[in-house]
Amino acid sequence: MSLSGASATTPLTVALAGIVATIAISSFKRWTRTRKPYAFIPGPDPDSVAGYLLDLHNPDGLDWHYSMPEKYGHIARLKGGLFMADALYITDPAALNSILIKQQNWFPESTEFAGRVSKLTPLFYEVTRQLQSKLTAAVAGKPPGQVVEMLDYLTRTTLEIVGTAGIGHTFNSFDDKSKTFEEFHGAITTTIGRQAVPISTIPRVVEENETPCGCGEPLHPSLHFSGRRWPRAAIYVMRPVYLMLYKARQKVLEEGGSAALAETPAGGKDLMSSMIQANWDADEADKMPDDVVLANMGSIVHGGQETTSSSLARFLTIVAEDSDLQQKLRAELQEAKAKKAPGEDLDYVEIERLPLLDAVVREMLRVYAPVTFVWRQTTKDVLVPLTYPIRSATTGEEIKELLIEQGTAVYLGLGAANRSTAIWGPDAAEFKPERWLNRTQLEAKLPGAYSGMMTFLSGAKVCPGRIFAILEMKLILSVLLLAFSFDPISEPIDWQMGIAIEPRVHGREKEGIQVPVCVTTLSV
Ligand code: HEM
Repeated sequence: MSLSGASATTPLTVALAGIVATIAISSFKRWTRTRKPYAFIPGPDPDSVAGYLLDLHNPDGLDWHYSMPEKYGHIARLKGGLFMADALYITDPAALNSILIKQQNWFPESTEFAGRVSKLTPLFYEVTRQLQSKLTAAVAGKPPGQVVEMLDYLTRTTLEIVGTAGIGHTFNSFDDKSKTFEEFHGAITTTIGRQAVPISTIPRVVEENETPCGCGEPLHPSLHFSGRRWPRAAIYVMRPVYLMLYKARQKVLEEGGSAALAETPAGGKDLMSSMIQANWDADEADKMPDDVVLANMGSIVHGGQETTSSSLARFLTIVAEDSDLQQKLRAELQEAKAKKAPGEDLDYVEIERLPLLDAVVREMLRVYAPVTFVWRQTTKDVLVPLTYPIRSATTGEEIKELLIEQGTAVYLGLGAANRSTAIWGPDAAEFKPERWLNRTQLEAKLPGAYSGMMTFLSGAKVCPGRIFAILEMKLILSVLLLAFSFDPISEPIDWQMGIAIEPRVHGREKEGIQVPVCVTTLSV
């Protein structure tokens, strides 16, 4: 029955199937056209059907990022795979300027704080002296060139600095048994370590979820962000600390007014106390809501810790490899110190004005930007101009303006833009501090807030901690270079992409992130 029925309806079935197929093909074509609006833009073929995401976040993918402008131009199409829309990878100066500055309202993100960085110099020194004595003790009585895992020391230093000078809180980071350091650092790294989440989204997640500290509703049982489950420990550990600090500052202000902040840890000079004080003094209409202040605390700690320790570790490997550069930097510092009274530290302006140290830090931040890329999503169709026109892969036409459609994910390649040969010249990927010593030759093409590089971004979302970070790094490096000399270990260090780029010893990757360096104390 079914066989004869089937055979009787065959022509009809075939006709119907033909109609359905035609409709399906034409809808599929329309769907692909609308879903793939950037098909004319050259870009890499993804390694998997999942599309570009695995390549974009691949820890071993630094070269994938850095080679993007050279291989595909300054706007590249990122193919979305089976179920995902295409995205764009952008390193074009005019497009970056448009996205980050001119039309930033349509590429949202935000939270901000203002710093009074020069006043923080004594706090930076206080913490850095602790680092110096710990390191001195670690190599004391041992032969010169003692191998020391420096990343751990630098991590402790940067967390302690961002704690004291950023939010007025000590993690007792130099105490090897400090539970608060272990817990908090663990929480930071589990939150951002491998999860490739934009830095500034974390505090919002922290903020949106209460903790069982007696100050709000219990933590949401299934905390998700971007399809990932957030480690609950991170939220449990961080949130109570921020809330406790905030409430303590408010209590001080309520009981003793602004002047009483001087009695709080860090003498009330930390960025957060300044912000809470400014908020306290502001007219009611201008006050920041509590949750914004709290979110800013999270941003400061997250934004300021791994980025800075990763950069400092990079610096040490550079000077360890290049003894000539190391000696020149030391000589510059010794000359500046010789002008000071014995035991007196270089101040903010003096540290800022050391030309070679400045050039090395700038070049390091350009070539080895700790944040490889940031992510944005358009909230409406936006037309962006291009410095380097795209040659359409389909028509060969030259495209000088690109329509980025609403909802498109755009990835701004900070590290790649910093190494584009079109922008920086044929030696763009080389570490050459001298390019900053003769600054008149450098014409800023990128809209980056710091020396025309994208390392700290620009526009409303520029890193508010950049001056803090640069002073912090220069100060730590100046103290270290005057007290110790550094030599490389025999194995090379490999760098992989995390939220900040992460070092591992070649062949010893299983030991985890580390930067062992041979350290010798210098006789003063
Ligand atoms: C070498 C060191 C640093 C680098 C390369 C760096 C880079 C960046 C970048 C690229 C962003 C933008 C992220 C995005 O929009 O998704 C950012 C945001 C931020 N950074 Fe930094 N940063 C550094 C150090 C610091 C320090 C020391 C602090 C604090 C004292 C800090 C505080 C922040 C904050 C609060 C944000 C979030 C701003 C917002 O959400 O609007 N950063 N940083």
